[in-house]
Amino acid sequence: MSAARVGVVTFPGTLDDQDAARAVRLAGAEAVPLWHADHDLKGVDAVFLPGGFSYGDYLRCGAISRFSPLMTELIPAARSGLPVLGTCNGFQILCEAHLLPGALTRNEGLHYICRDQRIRVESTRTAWTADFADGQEIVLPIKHGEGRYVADAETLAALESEGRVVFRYAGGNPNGSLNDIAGITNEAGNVVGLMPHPEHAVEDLTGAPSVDGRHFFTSILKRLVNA
Ligand SMILES: NC(=O)CC[C@H](N)C(=O)O
Repeated sequence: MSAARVGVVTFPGTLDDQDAARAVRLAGAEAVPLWHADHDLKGVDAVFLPGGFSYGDYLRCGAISRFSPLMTELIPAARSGLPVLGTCNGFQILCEAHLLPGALTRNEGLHYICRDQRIRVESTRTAWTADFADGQEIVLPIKHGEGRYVADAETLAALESEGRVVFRYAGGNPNGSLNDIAGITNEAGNVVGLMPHPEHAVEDLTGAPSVDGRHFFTSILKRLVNA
């Protein structure tokens, strides 16, 4: 059987695509480079939207990226069930594209934050988190200036009651996110966005705080193999 193919998107200003591709390969999948200006998803089985400063964060983080030719293809594909993971700037793009509700705004305190962060896994019912245990605490790096998750009261209540808060900050809220939200999913559970960076926590050699990020990639691989 051929390896599962996970697309890794590069926009101008993306930083984490190489780490993302490496994490995909470490899990045993093929990492397929996808370029923001192409109208071509290359038939991939899943897509990773990595972090960085796409289009220089102009207007708002992710506000321009969502209109790129690649996103024009990705948005309907995600609505039809294609698994998509967005981390940090990728999460911001998913919100701007309305694949996920709410928005990421300036951190409370207005500082850019770069540190290791404890996170609690609140849902293992998504395509990207099945390999975790419910309630498991993990440690992943965070590095962002605009990570404060906000949504209106109705949306927040729906996310909570439908079990769509996937990750919550533990041991202190770094950025003022409402309800300590670090990551959420769409109704179908195929689209997940989070501010922390699993792709930076897959190898002991790098001095990462953990290798907890590996489970994102093993989760999606199992899902694709069993699909
Ligand atoms: N690491 C990132 O992806 C950063 C995202 C965005 N540029 C921010 O500062 O919030």
